Amino acid sequence: MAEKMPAIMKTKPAYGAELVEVDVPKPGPGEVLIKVLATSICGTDLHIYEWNEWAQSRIKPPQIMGHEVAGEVVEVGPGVDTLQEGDYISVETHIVCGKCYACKHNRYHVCQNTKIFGVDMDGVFAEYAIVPAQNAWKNPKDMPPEYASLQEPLGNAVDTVLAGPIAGRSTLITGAGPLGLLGIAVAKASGAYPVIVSEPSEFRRELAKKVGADYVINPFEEDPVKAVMDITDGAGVEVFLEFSGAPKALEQGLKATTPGGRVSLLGLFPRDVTLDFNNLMIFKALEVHGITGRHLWETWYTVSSLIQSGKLNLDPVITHKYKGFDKFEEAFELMRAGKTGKVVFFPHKG
Ligand SMILES: NC(=O)c1ccc[n+]([C@@H]2O[C@H](COP(=O)([O-])OP(=O)(O)OC[C@H]3O[C@@H](n4cnc5c(N)ncnc54)[C@H](O)[C@@H]3O)[C@@H](O)[C@H]2O)c1
Ligand SMILES: C[C@@H](O)[C@H](N)C(=O)O
Ligand SMILES: [Zn+2]
Ligand SMILES: [Zn+2]
Repeated sequence: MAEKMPAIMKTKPAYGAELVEVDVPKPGPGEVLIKVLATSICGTDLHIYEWNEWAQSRIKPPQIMGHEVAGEVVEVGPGVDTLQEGDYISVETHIVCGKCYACKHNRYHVCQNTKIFGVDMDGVFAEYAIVPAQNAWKNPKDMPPEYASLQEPLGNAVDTVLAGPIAGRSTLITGAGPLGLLGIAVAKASGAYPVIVSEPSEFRRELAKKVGADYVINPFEEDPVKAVMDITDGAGVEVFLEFSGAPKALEQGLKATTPGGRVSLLGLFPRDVTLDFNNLMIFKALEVHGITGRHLWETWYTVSSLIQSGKLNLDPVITHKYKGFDKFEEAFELMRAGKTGKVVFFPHKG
């Protein structure tokens, strides 16, 4: 194995990142070293790249970026008895304490002491990466690495879509960014009908159709509430899934939801949101879910099984594949411009 490797590193507290050569790390106690087979860009990586306010408060350069991954264990650190060389793994990014009130109630997804892999420590945009063994998820050998790498964000989408009944239910999805596109794939695989998607970007509306959306709406050109009412014979949708983080989309989605319907909110809003709670939620008796991270480890079982079922239409979601990291700046800029679905790197060029 090589002693040096390329890695995309946040080297400075400023916009961008650099492709640098660093030592291949050694796994410490409780850790394994993986050969990274595939790694995908998350919106969080983009925030770190852009160096937004959140990144400035959380990230401590220099640090290797990236957290969505599929890799092969090539070295096992002291004390690890759950993994061995040759295991094919992905990584749950939330490193939970196991000791707080939430963890003691098996609500690991809301652990109050969560550290995030690739955010609070070095990540996986490199040829090799250190992974805490307690956060490894073993993949079946025949799962393509680009699908295996998507399991972590797919977990967000699965928890959003499957927070309540979905089969045969009319569904509105607001936002067809990478997460919303994964949400469409999960909703269609789970039997939702019709799946109506509201998304201003024409490129992403086209992707939404390819993934399986039954109707797409441009909310900047037509009123999504009226469009939903027309499609549902005036009833409104049974299920509203918010994937955009746009306050307007939240309000429109709540208006378009049928009384007694279900709402799952994944998108993060840039500021406080003002809403007519009485008329949009309380008098409509909506069932509202906030969604964060993934349930450990139930969601991983669901995600893995959905992929293995062959029913998840993931190929149209993966719009860009790169061998090596040489063109990483192009990849980040395309994603910033909203001209991608998921972007996947295959670090080893051979
Ligand atoms: N809760 C969690 O654990 C969690 C985890 C991951 C991501 N997120 C959040 O989920 C959201 C989606 O992530 P992403 O990576 O796909 O983000 P993204 O920014 O790439 O996608 C958002 C999409 O919403 C669209 N949009 C903007 N205004 C809209 C409107 N008025 N109506 C409908 N669509 C609109 C945008 O064009 C874009 O395509 C983000 O807010 C992200 O922060 C939350
Ligand atoms: C780490 C973050 O980007 C991730 N998608 C989560 O589930 O929290
Ligand atoms: Zn992420
Ligand atoms: Zn905890």
